[in-house]
Amino acid sequence: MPSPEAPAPETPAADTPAAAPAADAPADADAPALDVPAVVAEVAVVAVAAERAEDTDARKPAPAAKKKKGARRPAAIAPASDAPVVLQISALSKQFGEMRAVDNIELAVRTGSFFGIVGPNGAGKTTTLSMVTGLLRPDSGSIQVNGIDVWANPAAAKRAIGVLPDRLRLFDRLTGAQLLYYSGILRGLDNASVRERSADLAAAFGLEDALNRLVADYSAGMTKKIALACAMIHSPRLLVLDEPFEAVDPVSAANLTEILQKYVAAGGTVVLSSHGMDLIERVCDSVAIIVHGEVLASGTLDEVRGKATLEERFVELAGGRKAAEGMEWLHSFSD
Ligand SMILES: Nc1ncnc2c1ncn2[C@@H]1O[C@H](COP(=O)(O)OP(=O)(O)OP(=O)(O)O)[C@@H](O)[C@H]1O
Repeated sequence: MPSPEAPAPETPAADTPAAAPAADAPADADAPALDVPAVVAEVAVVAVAAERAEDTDARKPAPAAKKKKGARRPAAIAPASDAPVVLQISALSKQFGEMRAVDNIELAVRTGSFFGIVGPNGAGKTTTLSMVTGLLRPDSGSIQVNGIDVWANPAAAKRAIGVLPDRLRLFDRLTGAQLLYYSGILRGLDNASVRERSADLAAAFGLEDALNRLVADYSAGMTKKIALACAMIHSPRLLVLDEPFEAVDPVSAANLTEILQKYVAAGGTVVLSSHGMDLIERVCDSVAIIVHGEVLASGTLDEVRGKATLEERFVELAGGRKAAEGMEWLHSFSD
């Protein structure tokens, strides 16, 4: 297997996500290219500086930012209602045997949105996101990314998407550096860009010291971070992240959140699924609640949660909590 030292294969520039728009690019392809590396580099500098700062108080949240118990977080501002739709899901369904995992889902996500998808275990979130990213074929319905039909024109659509799938299947016999290298090269980046972006991403995610180790030897959180770095290396217009914060430590999660917020501020769009209601309320401007494969609520965070918290609204739509009755046997210990 060639090492990252190997020269990059020549790739037609017009076929690269970082180069000129493809002939079938959507109407807004003239928009300035997303400068994800700049965003990541900036966060990397901030992260390193913060780590070196002697005054650790500087990293504590300002008192004003503290959330009072029971108080609702103000919602992030959602894109304007006339902002272009970057992800359109129409009448999407998927059945496994008798089980309808995704049932006629409709969703529209606008450019510049930080969009959260929440739902109980088995609600259909991963199934939906897998269909959106071209990993699982829908039974019916359609998905458009940046105006391109994902299942009619998968190669073009995938150039616009960065994916962090739920069950990570990485080439884990590669080192982190090799994995980043091949992710970039396979997305059509040139050698120099891959190296520069890899260094920026490694610094931003705190993976510099791990780059020469096999990914198979990474912890769960490190694996998540290298997978996310691979998803971002080609500056996609849309990042689809299934449980990105699972197994990630709080400091790394804060770094990651900052990277994603800056990516969104620069015109990117993030769709993520999470069970962390607090995190969704903190970072997302819009949200959808999926239960039993159906979207029961969607819109801006304030539209969905109303006067309640997102967690209260979620519990209400998911059918309420089950009282912890029975299981007395659990209190009669085995010894
Ligand atoms: N390949 C498959 N074959 C059969 N059933 C499947 C398959 N993939 C998913 N399912 C079923 O589809 C339903 C939705 O699963 P999915 O993984 O999309 O849920 P989820 O909302 O992502 O759950 P979680 O929060 O637990 O990750 C579940 O009942 C699951 O068992």
